[in-house]
Amino acid sequence: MTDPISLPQRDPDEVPAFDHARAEAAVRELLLAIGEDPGREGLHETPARVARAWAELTTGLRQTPEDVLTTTFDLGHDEMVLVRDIELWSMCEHHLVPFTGVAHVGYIPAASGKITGLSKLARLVDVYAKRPQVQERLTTQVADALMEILEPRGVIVVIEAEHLCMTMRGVRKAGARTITSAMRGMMREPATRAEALALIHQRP
Ligand SMILES: Nc1nc2c(ncn2[C@@H]2O[C@H](COP(=O)(O)OP(=O)(O)OP(=O)(O)O)[C@@H](O)[C@H]2O)c(=O)[nH]1
Ligand SMILES: [Zn+2]
Repeated sequence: MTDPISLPQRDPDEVPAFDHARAEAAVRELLLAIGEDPGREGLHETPARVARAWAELTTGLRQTPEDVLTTTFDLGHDEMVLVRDIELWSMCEHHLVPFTGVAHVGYIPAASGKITGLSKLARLVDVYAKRPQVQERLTTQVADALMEILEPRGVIVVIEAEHLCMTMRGVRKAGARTITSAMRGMMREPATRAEALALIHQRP
């Protein structure tokens, strides 16, 4: 069985276009399954609305990291760059309900100083968040994409999130936060890792 964490990224060219008609039919079926009447006022437009919402929530399936890490500059800055508290909304692939929190993404540019726009780090998080996910894979994929495309000397990705499948159902433990991290290259060295973690946890 393929390890679900290191699932290879699906080539977006092989992901079929979002099928609105199919999604609408599925939502209609779900409404019937729960004993609702999809024809009643109030639910009449719901299958179409839900299909549109799912199209938006899964845009990442049809994107590659290269689509967003387009802008790179050579600023000659070769020290740590870290964007913390990037808002995150993803969807747990086990229950198809959201998990939400923040991502902290940092890297140490290559000696050449190849860096990317700050917003691109947040866009990269969304490429992997806007699809059915598990938090561990999301964390790993963001780190590996940065390493591959920017070829930096190190990368750190820390994600802190609350899973609604643990809050609104099941074990019902509101407030429990899951923290995952991925360090690559120089970020695995104790001093560099400690500096990055201090920056992530530093609060005014
Ligand atoms: N490791 C990991 N587990 C997750 C993530 N999102 C949800 N899960 C877990 O996936 C597991 C699925 O367990 P199952 O026993 O198959 O499903 P379930 O009966 O609905 O489990 P409960 O949530 O415990 O009621 C649960 O323990 C979830 O908490 C994630 O991002 N990472
Ligand atoms: Zn879940």
